[in-house]
Amino acid sequence: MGKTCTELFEGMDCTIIGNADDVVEGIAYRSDQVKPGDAFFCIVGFTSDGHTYAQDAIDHGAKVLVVQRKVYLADATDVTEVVVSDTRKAMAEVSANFYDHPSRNLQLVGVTGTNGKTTTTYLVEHIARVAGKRTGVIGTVGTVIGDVHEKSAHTTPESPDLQHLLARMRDARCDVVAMEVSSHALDLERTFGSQFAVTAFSNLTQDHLDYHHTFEAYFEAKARLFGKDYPARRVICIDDKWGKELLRRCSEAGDNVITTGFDRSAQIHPKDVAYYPTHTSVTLNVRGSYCEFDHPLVGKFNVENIMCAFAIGLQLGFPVQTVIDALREAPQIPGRLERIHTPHDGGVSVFVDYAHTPDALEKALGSIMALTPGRTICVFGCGGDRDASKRPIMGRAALAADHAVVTSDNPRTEDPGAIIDDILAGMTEGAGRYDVQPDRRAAIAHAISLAKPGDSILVAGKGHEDYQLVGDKVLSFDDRVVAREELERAFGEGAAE
Ligand SMILES: CC(=O)N[C@H]1[C@@H](OP(=O)(O)OP(=O)(O)OC[C@H]2O[C@@H](n3ccc(=O)[nH]c3=O)[C@H](O)[C@@H]2O)O[C@H](CO)[C@@H](O)[C@@H]1O[C@H](C)C(=O)N[C@@H](C)C(=O)N[C@H](CCC(=O)O)C(=O)O
Ligand SMILES: Nc1ncnc2c1ncn2[C@@H]1O[C@H](COP(=O)(O)OP(=O)(O)OP(=O)(O)O)[C@@H](O)[C@H]1O
Ligand SMILES: N[C@H](CCC[C@H](N)C(=O)O)C(=O)O
Ligand SMILES: [Mg+2]
Repeated sequence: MGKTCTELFEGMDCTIIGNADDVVEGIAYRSDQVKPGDAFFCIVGFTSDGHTYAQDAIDHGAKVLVVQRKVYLADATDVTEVVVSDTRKAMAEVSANFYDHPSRNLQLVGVTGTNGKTTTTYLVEHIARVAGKRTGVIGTVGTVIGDVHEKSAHTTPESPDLQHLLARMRDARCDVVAMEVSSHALDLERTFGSQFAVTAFSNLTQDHLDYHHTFEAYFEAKARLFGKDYPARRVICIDDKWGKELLRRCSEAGDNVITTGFDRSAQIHPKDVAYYPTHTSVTLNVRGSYCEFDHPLVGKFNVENIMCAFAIGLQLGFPVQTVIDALREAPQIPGRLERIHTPHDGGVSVFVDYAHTPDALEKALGSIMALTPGRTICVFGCGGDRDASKRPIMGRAALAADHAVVTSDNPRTEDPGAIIDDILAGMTEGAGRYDVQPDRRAAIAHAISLAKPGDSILVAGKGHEDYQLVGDKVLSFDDRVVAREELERAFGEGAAE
């Protein structure tokens, strides 16, 4: 299925030095993963410069090098070099060409925002299925093609991996693909060259300031999904100022937009909501008509996600009744406010949730506390090698619980004790209302030992993850499994009185 350089770079601003009729068999951006006949894209990264791996790529069989500056290759005269101004952007465009633009044969939905992307994409997949479509999902929990689930390294894959996935989805005859689009992906051009049917925005709150440095830069990265590179029908939640700013820009550009939110000026907003431990009853005002239904997701923020998915369903052209029927039976999203069921729980409700930002932690806690007759205990930590400035803010947010147990998340290459110290800097007003236990299993067990019937425990931060990243090790660890084991140990048949 190879293509020549001429075909792959058609219409692009580039200089081809060498044989433009060379056939490229594949696309690579890591030198050690190059296969014979591949084009290797030299990317100037944050830690190293891909141009310095050109020789390694050739040693692995690269036939074409795509570069931002010409690499001098004394002993490799049969290698073609293509000079472009931005190798990441060129890689995205060439990848889409290589796989014959699979997104043009699908209805691709892109969801961006700090929180709610995974939840919304799963809801959109479910709505599309109920509407009789074949579906795909790309995001944090992994990739789903029809009924086949695969793990993935990134929320939004690198462009050659993304286009390959979309091609597999096209070949599997998927009609609708719901994809999470991270701010990193937009900034690093992973989605460039993809054609979206709908792009949606959930919210913008603090995260990833290690990468973007300022809220404005973080917003501008997200806003790209609503700019000239990505024409599409739009869905915008206007509950925060960033959503309102995005709406202003899209309206100015004459886009087809559906707005959602608790804000009463949104085209889809709630008239009434009643929250229960097992479900939520909503009456939505959908552009002037009332739609009343129960859905199984709990918590206020999930009403926002439900409205966003509702609007995406309408933008995809599904009938209102189909969307409602689907949302009534919405699936449990893995590790999102997931209630742990065990034969013996001592009357204690344990929820595992992926809240790993200040806003998510505040909202997840608030949602659980509103449904809990007793006390709420929060077990949480923060990831290493990620935005450190959110740590004390998450510490402060956790003090909304009756008690907190501060533990480790994925420390990665950082010292777990130092991450915990950063968190504790935000908890100075909570003396006596929190404990520290760096071992995550022991922290969960400790929270269970503190709980009485009617109490809830929120285990936050890792959700669906079935691993813990400690140093360069990937340890097996799943909050849901550990919580179940520790509940059984505490309340099961052999438990000490
Ligand atoms: C911050 C970030 O996103 N970094 C990405 C970036 O890494 P980098 O610039 O540091 O790459 P580098 O190590 O300097 O290498 C430069 C080039 O040389 C190549 N190289 C390097 C070594 C070698 O031996 N041979 C070789 O060819 C690399 O493949 C690369 O093409 O480019 C790499 C390859 O293109 C990505 O894998 C890497 O993602 C890293 C691993 C990452 O952890 N990203 C996270 C933060 C991320 O993207 N997260 C978002 C989700 C966020 C959210 O919403 O919560 C996501 O979409 O997953
Ligand atoms: N609309 C929302 N507003 C605020 N918080 C939310 C919202 N939806 C979900 N959350 C909280 O954020 C956590 C992550 O939700 P979800 O996985 O859907 O978001 P995401 O945007 O995909 O996150 P990530 O950036 O890590 O991929 C949830 O576990 C919940 O605590
Ligand atoms: N997509 C998020 C995941 C964070 C999950 C949390 N468990 C952590 O490791 O920090 C990120 O890359 O920031
Ligand atoms: Mg996600």
